[in-house]
This record gives sequence, structure tokens and C-alpha cells, in this order.
Amino acid sequence: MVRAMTNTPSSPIHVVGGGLAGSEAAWQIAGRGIPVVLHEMRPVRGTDAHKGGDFAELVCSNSFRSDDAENNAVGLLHEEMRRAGSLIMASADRHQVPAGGALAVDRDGFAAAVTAALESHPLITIDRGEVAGLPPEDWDSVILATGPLTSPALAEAIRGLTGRDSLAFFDAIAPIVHFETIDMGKAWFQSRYDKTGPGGTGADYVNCPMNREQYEAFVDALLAGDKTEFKAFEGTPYFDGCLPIEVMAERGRETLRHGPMKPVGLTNPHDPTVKSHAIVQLRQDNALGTLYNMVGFQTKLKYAEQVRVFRMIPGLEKAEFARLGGLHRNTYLDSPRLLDPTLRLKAMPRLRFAGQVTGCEGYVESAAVGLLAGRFAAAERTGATPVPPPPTTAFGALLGHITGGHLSVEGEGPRSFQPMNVNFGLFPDIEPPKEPGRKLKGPERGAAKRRAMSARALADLAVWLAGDTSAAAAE
Ligand SMILES: Cc1cc2nc3c(=O)[nH]c(=O)nc-3n(C[C@H](O)[C@H](O)[C@H](O)COP(=O)(O)OP(=O)(O)OC[C@H]3O[C@@H](n4cnc5c(N)ncnc54)[C@H](O)[C@@H]3O)c2cc1C
Repeated sequence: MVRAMTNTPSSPIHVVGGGLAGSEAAWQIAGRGIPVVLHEMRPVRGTDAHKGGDFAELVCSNSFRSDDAENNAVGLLHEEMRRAGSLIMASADRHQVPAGGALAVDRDGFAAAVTAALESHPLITIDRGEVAGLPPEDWDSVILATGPLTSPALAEAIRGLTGRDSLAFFDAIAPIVHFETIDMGKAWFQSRYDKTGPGGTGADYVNCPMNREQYEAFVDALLAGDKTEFKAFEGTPYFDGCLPIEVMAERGRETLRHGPMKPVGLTNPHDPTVKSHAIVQLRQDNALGTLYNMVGFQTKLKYAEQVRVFRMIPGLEKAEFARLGGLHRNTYLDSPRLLDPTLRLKAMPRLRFAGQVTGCEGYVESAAVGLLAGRFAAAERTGATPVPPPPTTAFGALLGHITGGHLSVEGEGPRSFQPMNVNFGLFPDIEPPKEPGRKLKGPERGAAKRRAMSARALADLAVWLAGDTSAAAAE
């Protein structure tokens, strides 16, 4: 039998997992004229967090976080992705809902748009089914983008191959409230500092105020509340910036007032002369404006306790919850040791990894790593040598964290390498431009530095994108 020649532009690249990363990877590959088979196990087989069968389903918050490309690293990553022709960003921009300075989306409209784009692309074949072990040997180029909830059979196969344990641990998700059950006689609409941001109005969040007594009673209730215990996983780390609210409360009685319940930049119109001691914010979760999620209120309180404790919040006394908070598993590789600079598994280079399973964190970061993996695989397929983005770009900074930037602690295995959001700490340092007659200090210098890093990133990105010869067939 004559076998089809592999490694030609006409043989498909296989992408496993149609989440944020896999959807973006498939789009980038197909945009370069190369056929893709996208394997997604939903809805045939579900996960602990996904609800439907659409691609790029957002499993928790509907926020892509800050859209400020000048001063914020994730805002910069948004912009880099837009310039690189990202399907995820184009769909998010089309389905955004008001959220102050953040880019938040109508989750159903967003996922439906990604699904429609992928299903209608002539070079993308959709295969609905689980890849329940190592991909067959005749798949010569594979991107594994199966996310933090990678199916156990595939996770087991990867473990066997890498010889190192992928780390599984639990993370907590935030509750969603029906808007009509919020008492707007106590709560009010306002964005912190009245920030309008892209698509916002300056009044995009629902705010629930607390005085000192209410706050103290709430902290007591959180601390005493009945929690779901996962003894086997005690002591395991949570994602940075996604700590359960009761874990924050355990760290100190004031921690919440300086975190998700901080009262700054907001004035209660029902009582404008009195400063709130703490404020709970809820952000619009769907385009209709019927659902609001409790910002930063990830929790492992038991369901009945959540209802009891969260109804102590002024304005939420009669709240009905569309979804309560919960716990989930996270699986990711010890990537700095296992992956090469273009995300290939050193032990089996036909396999590339993308998305959260590589140890980036967040929707946007996962999609960005999918974008890079797709471009690398496409370049390789055309016989070109994939060139990683410069470390001065948000793409490069994130990739650097995954494939080399992290300093591993010997003997600690994957635990030493932690999932990370993109942040300016991952970028090479820069001197902010001098201002004649003035020496910038403190926060002013920090802000000037961030702006300089962002400008450098976009300039260097343009050079990198211009050199991507595999892009010829794109769009
Ligand atoms: C419960 C939960 C809440 C989170 N909350 C947030 C949040 O609020 N904000 C945020 O920015 N990030 C959040 N994250 C982290 C992360 O950003 C998301 O998980 C994101 O979806 C990761 O993108 P991904 O493409 O890597 O994985 P996913 O989007 O999970 O996509 C992986 C896909 O692979 C499929 N799959 C898995 N195994 C197989 C297999 N063997 N064969 C075929 N298909 C398979 C899955 O069905 C899924 O569709 C959360 C993660 C979890 C688990």
C-alpha cells in the first residue's frame, strides 16, 4: 500500500481540544492554507465545567480582563492578538458587553461565533470525539490543547510519555446572580472611578455596600461556613488572583477589603456622605443583562452555605443564583523542562502543546499560546523554521515563561512551575524616556515604564509579523 506522504502542506495538522487555545490554533493553521482536523470530545463526552458543545466555551467569568493596551499586559496581549488575526479576539470584540475598562463578552454569542467560523472554514474538519490515548503515529503534527480538564485517559497517556506527573489541583469559581433579584434600592450601578473603557458607560458594575458591622459579620460567616473539603489536595496551590474568598478571609480580616471588596473609587448614591467600609461588585455576565457574576467571589463553600452567607450582602438578601461557586481540577505540564522553544514535546516532537495545559493561565493567555502553536505548526508544515516572537512582546514574554523563563526548583517537579497570567514582570526591563527637567519617580515612573514596554512590544511585533512567511496564504 502506498501511504500518503506526510509533511506536505496538504496533509492535515491535528488539533486536539476545541477550547480557547485549540480553536485559535486551528484558525491560524487553516488561515495559512493548511488543512486541519479539530478533535473535540464535547458534547459526546463532557468535562466537570463545560456545559455545551460549542467551541471556546468560557467556563467561569465572562471577562477577558483589561483592554488597555498601553498600561496593562493583558490589554497589550489583546492588541497583539488582534494584529495577528486572532479569531478569539475578533469574536470577543463582536460580542462584548459593557464592563468598564475590561473586555467582557456575551458568552453564548461569543462561543457561537467561534463555532460558526470554524465549522464553515473549508480547510477545517471537525471530529467530535475523545482522543483517549496518545495520538496515532501517522498523525505527524499534533497540537494538544486539551486544557486544565484534559480527559483522564489522555492525561494518563501524556504522563506515561513524559515520565513526569502533570499536576492536578483544585481551583474555585464564582457564583452568578439573577439581576432581577438584586435590591437596587440598596445597590447601585457604577464602574470604579467611573471608568468607561471600551464599550462601557462608566456605570457597568452593580455595587453592594457594607458598613463595618456588616463586613465583620460577613467575614465571621465566611470563616465559620461549611466548606467542601478535599483532604487529598490540601496544601495544593490555587491560581494566583483566583483564590477562594474564604481562603482570602483566612489570611486576615482586612484582606477582602483590600481585594475583591475594596471600597475605593465608588460613591453610594443612596447615602453619598457615608463612606462604605467594603463593597461587593457584580459584573454583567450576558448580553441581555439578566445575569451578573460576583467579581472575585470564587468559593469552596458548600452550596447551601453560599446562599446563606451571600444573602448577608446588602442588596443580595433575596438573591437567586443562576450558578453557585465550585471547585475544579487543573492539569498542566512542567513545561520549562518538557517543551522546546516552539512548544514541542522534547521527547516526541510531533506533539506540540497549547493553552492552559502548558502552564499559562487565563482565557486570553490560553488563546494566545494556541495562536503561537498554530503558527509554529503551520510554519513547520511548509518547511520553514518556526521563529518564536521576540521576548519584548507579550507573546514572547508569555512563551518565555512557559518554555524557559521560569527558574525551576530542583526536586520540586511541576509544583515549582506555577500557572501565570501575562504581566509586565515577564518582560525585559526598559528605561522610560526622559522628560526634560524632571526625574520620574514611584508610580509615575512605573506607568512610564509600562507605556514604553507596550510601545516597544508593538514595534517588535510588527517586525515579527512581517517576517512570518507562512502568513502568505492567511486571511
Ligand atoms: C472551572 C474553571 C474556571 C476557570 N475560570 C477562569 C476565569 O474565570 N477566567 C479565566 O481567564 N480563566 C479561567 N480558567 C482557566 C482557563 O483560562 C480556562 O480553563 C481556559 O478555558 C483554558 O483554555 P484551553 O483552551 O487551554 O482549555 P479549554 O478551554 O478547557 O479547552 C480544552 C478543550 O479540550 C477538550 N478535551 C479535553 N480532553 C480531550 C480529549 N482527550 N479529546 C478531545 N477533546 C478533549 C475539552 O472538552 C475542551 O473543550 C478556568 C478554568 C476552569 C477549569
